[in-house]
Amino acid sequence: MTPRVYLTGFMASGKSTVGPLVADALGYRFLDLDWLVVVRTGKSIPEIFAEGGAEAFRKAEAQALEETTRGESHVIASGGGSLVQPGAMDLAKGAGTVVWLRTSPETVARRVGSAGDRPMLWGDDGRPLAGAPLRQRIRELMNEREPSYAHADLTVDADASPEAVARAVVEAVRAL
Ligand SMILES: Nc1ncnc2c1ncn2[C@@H]1O[C@H](COP(=O)(O)OP(=O)(O)OP(=O)(O)O)[C@@H](O)[C@H]1O
Ligand SMILES: O=C(O)C1=C[C@@H](O)[C@@H](O)[C@H](O)C1
Ligand SMILES: [Mg+2]
Repeated sequence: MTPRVYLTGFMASGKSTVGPLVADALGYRFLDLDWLVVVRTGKSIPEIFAEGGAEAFRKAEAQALEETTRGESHVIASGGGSLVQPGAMDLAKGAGTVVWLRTSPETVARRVGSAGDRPMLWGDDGRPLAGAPLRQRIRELMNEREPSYAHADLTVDADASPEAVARAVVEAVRAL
C-alpha cells in the first residue's frame, strides 16, 4: 500500500470531509494541510492573505506540504490550490498516491454557499463574492486548475455523498 494518500481538487470538492472517512477505512491518520498551515504560522488563512497576500500563503503552504512528505502514513487533505503550484504535484506523487476529487462548478457553488473564509473567492475589493460573480469566479478558476488536477494518479467523481466518495477513493487506492 502507498504510504500516503493526497486528496486534491477544487475548493469544496470535499477533501476535508472525505479525508477522515478514507483515513478510517485505510487505518491511516488524517492530516489537513490547511490546518497545518494555520498551526505552523499561528494565523488564520484570511489573516495570512490579508497580511502577506497570496504569495505569503503559498509559501507557508509549500512548507507544510514538504513536511507531509516525511514521517508516517497519512491521508492528507491538500488545499484546493496547493498541488497546482509549480512542482507540488510531482512532490506529492513522489510521496504517495494523489487522488483528484472531481466536482462540477454547480456542486462547488452550492456547497460553498458564500465565499466567507476562502480568500480565493473574494473580489478585488477584498469582500466575499456572491451570486453570479461567485459562480463566474468558480468556473474561471476551475478551468485554470483542472489541467493540473488531471495529473493526479487517480480521479474520483466527488459530486456524490461523502460516504460514497470515500468508498470510491478507498477502492481506487486499493486497486492500484
Ligand atoms: N460529498 C459531499 N456531499 C455533500 N456535501 C459535501 C460533500 N463533501 C463536502 N461537502 C460539504 O461541502 C463543504 C465543503 O467541504 P470541504 O470543506 O470538505 O471541502 P474542501 O475540499 O476541503 O475545501 P477547501 O479546499 O476549501 O478546504 C462542507 O460544508 C461540507 O460539509
Ligand atoms: O483553492 C485555493 O486556492 C484555496 C483552498 C483552500 O483549501 C485554502 O488552502 C485557501 O483558502 C486557498
Ligand atoms: Mg479543506
